[in-house]
Amino acid sequence: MTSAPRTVTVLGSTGSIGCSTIDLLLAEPDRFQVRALVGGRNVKLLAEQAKALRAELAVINDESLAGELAALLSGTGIRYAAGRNAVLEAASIPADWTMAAITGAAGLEPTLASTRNGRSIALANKEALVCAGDVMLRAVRDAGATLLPVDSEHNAIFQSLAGSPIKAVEKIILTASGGPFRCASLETMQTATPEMALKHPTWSMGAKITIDSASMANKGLEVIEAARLFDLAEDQIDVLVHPQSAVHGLVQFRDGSLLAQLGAPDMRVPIANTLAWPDRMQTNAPRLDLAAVARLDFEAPDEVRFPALRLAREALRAGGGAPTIFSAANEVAVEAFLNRRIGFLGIGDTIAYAMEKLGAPKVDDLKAVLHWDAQGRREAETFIARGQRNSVEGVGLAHA
Ligand SMILES: NC(=O)C1=CN([C@@H]2O[C@H](COP(=O)(O)OP(=O)(O)OC[C@H]3O[C@@H](n4cnc5c(N)ncnc54)[C@H](OP(=O)(O)O)[C@@H]3O)[C@@H](O)[C@H]2O)C=CC1
Ligand SMILES: CC(=O)[C@@H](O)[C@H](O)COP(=O)(O)O
Ligand SMILES: [Mn+2]
Repeated sequence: MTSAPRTVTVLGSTGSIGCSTIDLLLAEPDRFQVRALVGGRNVKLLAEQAKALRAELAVINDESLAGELAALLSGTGIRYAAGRNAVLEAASIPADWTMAAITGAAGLEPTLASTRNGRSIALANKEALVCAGDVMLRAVRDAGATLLPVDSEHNAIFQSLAGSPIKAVEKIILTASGGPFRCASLETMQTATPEMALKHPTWSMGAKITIDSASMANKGLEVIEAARLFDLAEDQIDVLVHPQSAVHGLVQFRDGSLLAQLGAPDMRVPIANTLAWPDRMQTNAPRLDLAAVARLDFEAPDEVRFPALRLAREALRAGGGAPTIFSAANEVAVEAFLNRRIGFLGIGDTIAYAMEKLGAPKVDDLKAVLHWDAQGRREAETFIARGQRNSVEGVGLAHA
């Protein structure tokens, strides 16, 4: 007897994570029924994906592309819609498994809408959990949803935990590639261009996370993400630079055992883990050839050249809205760097300025999250517009 296909929705289907997810779905078309695909602006790719997977609904966030989407899907029987409300409606249609892969805080409300259905949420959009930690975790609990970590390091921890209680864990270790500036001098980083920063040594990803990797703000976001996902204190989360990106995460148990997950740097592996969970599925991802890798190096991160990592730890310790402000200011700074309005080191300076200005306000609900996200963006924009330089020294934060 064949079982009914699992229903799935992909938020951010046209992005890097979205395309890896579509690849897995296309490989087993009878196993999955696509409820909705959501894209931002890439209407041609969205329509192609919807046709290839015979999706029930395709939604584009940019309302001005409604006519183009209609033309591309005409005669296919696939329903379509455009605009932010349509994105939120698509996200709220019940699906057994939803991939949350819209970049940045823009993904928060769609992810929350899916969470309210009480099914499985495969979380790639780390910024949502960083900016709205308690609010998201409460939504997951209230709805009885299951949060499955997609981020490679967190998926590695999830797999290495293998159901062990968190009280058995002494600490976890998130690995970091070190990015393109792992060995660069501060002088080189000062004048680094977007082209240089977009050359990730091991992973192929969207622009925002690639810049985050270069500044190690990505690892900072991931420390906060890990604290939320696994209910760990800041000092239980270590970061080790591991340039081979073969070991993705490790769990140090109280009995002295150290368990790790390894794999080729291909996001289809962690995505497949969440898609088939608690089962396993076949993927076409390359297999890790340990003989070819030959050696595994690990080193401590340099928080002077990469202040964003230190700032993220400060934000996590401060609590309240500090992580919201960290992530919002970082988003603005990354955009400004990509548009050549600030230099590479301006990213850390912008985050430090916004955090210093706004501290760690109380954040109890979604309204407060959105308020402090907007405030963080406003302070970051003010700092950038003034062309100010800040110090890379620690910022003092009041606790919430
Ligand atoms: N790429 C990776 O390997 C990893 C990514 N992540 C996380 O996953 C998330 C996605 O990353 P990645 O796939 O690299 O990013 P991309 O930039 O490649 O993709 C982002 C996706 O979100 C869509 N999008 C952007 N804004 C909106 C919006 N307002 N409404 C609806 N859709 C929108 C984009 O649409 P369009 O392109 O059509 O405009 C695209 O489909 C990020 O949070 C990232 O940190 C985590 C671990 C690894
Ligand atoms: C694939 C993934 O999970 C990314 O978050 C990756 O970790 C980025 O590389 P860095 O380790 O350089 O940040
Ligand atoms: Mn990661």
